[in-house]
Amino acid sequence: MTDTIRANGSATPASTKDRVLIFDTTLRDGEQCPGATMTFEEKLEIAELLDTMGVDIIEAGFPIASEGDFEAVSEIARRSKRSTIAGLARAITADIARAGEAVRHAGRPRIHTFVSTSPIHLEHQMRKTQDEVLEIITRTVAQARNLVEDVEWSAMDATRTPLDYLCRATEAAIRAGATTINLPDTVGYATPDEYRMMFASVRERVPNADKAIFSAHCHNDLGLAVANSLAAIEGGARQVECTLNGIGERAGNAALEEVVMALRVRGDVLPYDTGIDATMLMRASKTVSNACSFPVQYNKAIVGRNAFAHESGIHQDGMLKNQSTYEIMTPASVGVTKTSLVMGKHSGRAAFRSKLKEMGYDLGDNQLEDAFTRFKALADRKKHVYDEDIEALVDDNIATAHDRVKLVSLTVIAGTRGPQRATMKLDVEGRIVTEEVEGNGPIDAIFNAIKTIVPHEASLELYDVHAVTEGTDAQAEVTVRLTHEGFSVTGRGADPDTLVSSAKAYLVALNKLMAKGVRLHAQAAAE
Ligand SMILES: CC(=O)SCCNC(=O)CCNC(=O)[C@H](O)C(C)(C)COP(=O)(O)OP(=O)(O)OC[C@H]1O[C@@H](n2cnc3c(N)ncnc32)[C@H](O)[C@@H]1OP(=O)(O)O
Ligand SMILES: CC(C)C(=O)C(=O)O
Ligand SMILES: [Mg+2]
Repeated sequence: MTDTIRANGSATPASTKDRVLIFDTTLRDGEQCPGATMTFEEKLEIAELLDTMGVDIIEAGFPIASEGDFEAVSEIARRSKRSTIAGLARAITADIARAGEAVRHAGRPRIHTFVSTSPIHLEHQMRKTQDEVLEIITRTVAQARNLVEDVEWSAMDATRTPLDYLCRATEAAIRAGATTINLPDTVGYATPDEYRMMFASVRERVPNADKAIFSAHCHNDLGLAVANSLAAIEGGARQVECTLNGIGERAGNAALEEVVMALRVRGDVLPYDTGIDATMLMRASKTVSNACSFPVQYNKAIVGRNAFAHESGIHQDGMLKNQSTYEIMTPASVGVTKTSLVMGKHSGRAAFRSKLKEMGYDLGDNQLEDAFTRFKALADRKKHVYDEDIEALVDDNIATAHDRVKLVSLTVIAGTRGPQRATMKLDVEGRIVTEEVEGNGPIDAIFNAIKTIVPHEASLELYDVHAVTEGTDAQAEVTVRLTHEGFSVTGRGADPDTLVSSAKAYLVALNKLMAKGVRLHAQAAAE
């Protein structure tokens, strides 16, 4: 692996892009966030995805933590194809031995051992002196290096550690055999400039710094995890530790998808490559979200459901003219099917017109203006305006107001002596057309008459009658649904005569189909 990677990139941008290794810790630090525990099978599924999408190092777990973690790390190690598999270990002999045992079946095994270096941690958690910790680093890194070639050492709470001591600890770890040095912002305290400077200074001051790859591991307590990771790269880090959806201890870790896409989209100022197949990001995000039952926030960068959705009219207008007006990457580049223009109170005419077209409506300017006014009034009252709302709004208020085919008169001969016969007179775009047609029952005769006058291939999907008032003179309401060319429309007609209601309902549906641009031609000659 290392022959294709420049282990120690310089802080100044190179002419060709340097490679930044992606170290995914979704299964370790990610799982540390409360409630995110994943099952053995879920971990295997996620690890396989990470391996396929080109993650360089998968931190599969903390083997000493539990039997389950040990089993998961071992199985992931056995199944790994391309990725290096790391197991975490404290600076404790038993932890390192257990991690070594878990990763040993991997094609590329790594032991990741860590110890605190900051005064706060040394005093209150480790209860050790700086010299004692230096001795621990030397001993435990050497132990790990005896088990595997690839050893990562982390200075826990590096960003609250005095630079002098951080340099001494780093030098000791490299001398003992560490091949990767991770300087984590364990508590999410650093600012980008500080973090960049810390890497640049340590790499400059530690005499054997060129023997290791430097790594960033950032937490999001101040919302700076991704910014800090990018700053670390500018300071010379060539490995970034991150998680899918940014899950992790407390406010989480740097989000893998954000780091990867920042490097890809802003390659002009951050000339670094990763080996990640970004088109798998959305799928990976969903898999992790499902596994740990953590919803992805709607406005999450890259993988949130609004990341490629536009609601405001000015943006939608720009997007319809050219996607680059309001999108800096294509949805396809991260595995999202398409941009969505969401119709709401902030939408304008351009998006409304485009939405109607997409729904199959072909309205004139006045009709469109009419519908747009009604749409705005609806959107003011309703949080979500669905396609069905727009359809109803257009169907009920526009299509029917501009009927191209109107009922003039209808006479039906029915009774026990068939066949039943309907004599229908229609106004077809100003021409009066009459036909007398038979049918298998009066309704069939009526619908056949309409089909004879206005030939079409729409099929009848639903015919439903119910009384809307009581008594023998009850108003009958008929519902007819027609489908044609993938469009489905519903027409309603009410009249004390059920047969007339049926004719009206059918004609309402037929007019709606025509308003959607379906071509229907009146055949018979005008009277
Ligand atoms: C910044 C990070 O993300 S670090 C990783 C954090 N992740 C986890 O802790 C998840 C898994 N952890 C666990 O399952 C458990 O904490 C275990 C199995 C590791 C340890 O369990 P226990 O033996 O019961 O110890 P407990 O968790 O109560 O305390 C941690 C001990 O480790 C010590 N410790 C913490 N970090 C280190 C380290 N890097 N090296 C050596 N010792 C350490 C603490 O000082 C404490 O020791 P003490 O009991 O002598 O005071
Ligand atoms: C174990 C280390 C790398 C860690 O997760 C941290 O410091 O945040
Ligand atoms: Mg961490």
